[in-house]
Amino acid sequence: MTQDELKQAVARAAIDYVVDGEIIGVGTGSTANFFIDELAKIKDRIKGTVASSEATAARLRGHGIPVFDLNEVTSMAVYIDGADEITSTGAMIKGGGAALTREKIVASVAKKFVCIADGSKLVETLGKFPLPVEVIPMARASVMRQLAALGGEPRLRLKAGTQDAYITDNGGEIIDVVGLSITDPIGLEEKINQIVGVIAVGLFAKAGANVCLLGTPEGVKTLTF
Ligand SMILES: O=C(CO)[C@H](O)[C@H](O)COP(=O)(O)O
Repeated sequence: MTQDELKQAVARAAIDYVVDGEIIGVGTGSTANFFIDELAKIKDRIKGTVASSEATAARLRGHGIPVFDLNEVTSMAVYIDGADEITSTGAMIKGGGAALTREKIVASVAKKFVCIADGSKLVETLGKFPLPVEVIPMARASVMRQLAALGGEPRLRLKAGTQDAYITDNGGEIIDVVGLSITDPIGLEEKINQIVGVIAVGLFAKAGANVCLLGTPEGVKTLTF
């Protein structure tokens, strides 16, 4: 099976976690896109969605699925999203698609986080995938120095094919920290959150996934945390 077929399989399996008549939080990325396409088939069963990025909102609207502003929503049954890495305890690195801040915000409102990922994303220790940190642009250099002091090699994410900084939906910039071996994900998440100028870190450890649907050649495995 290809990686895309594994992503498609978990996206399909995630439909079982959609709660009828409720608002569903929707993540960002290629796996989330497969989920959106599946959600479109049952869109009449849900009240609507909250999107974790402008790209996701556009895809949802393209399918005729209602998208609510998070400020209009008081309860969300579930948040469904991919991950760049996930451990056997449900801690994740997210933000490869630069949507980490809104993903964290939307996930924080949902009752349950369902992670959908192909099997390559399951790791013993987080950190092989560069850890994304969203920052206020004027704090970039100062935050980079403090991230370097934590042991990684911070690199400013650039807009593809340019020397310009990548700018997020929030007007922030992304620093990718390479070369970390994250043995204490909750501790590192807390430390990075305390750096002035950081908007959010793509470590989802203190509040990780509740369920992971993992795509493997033997079928979709369900991990619960
Ligand atoms: O965190 C994310 C976007 O900010 C994505 O969930 C993560 O990058 C995984 O992406 P994909 O499903 O394309 O492998």
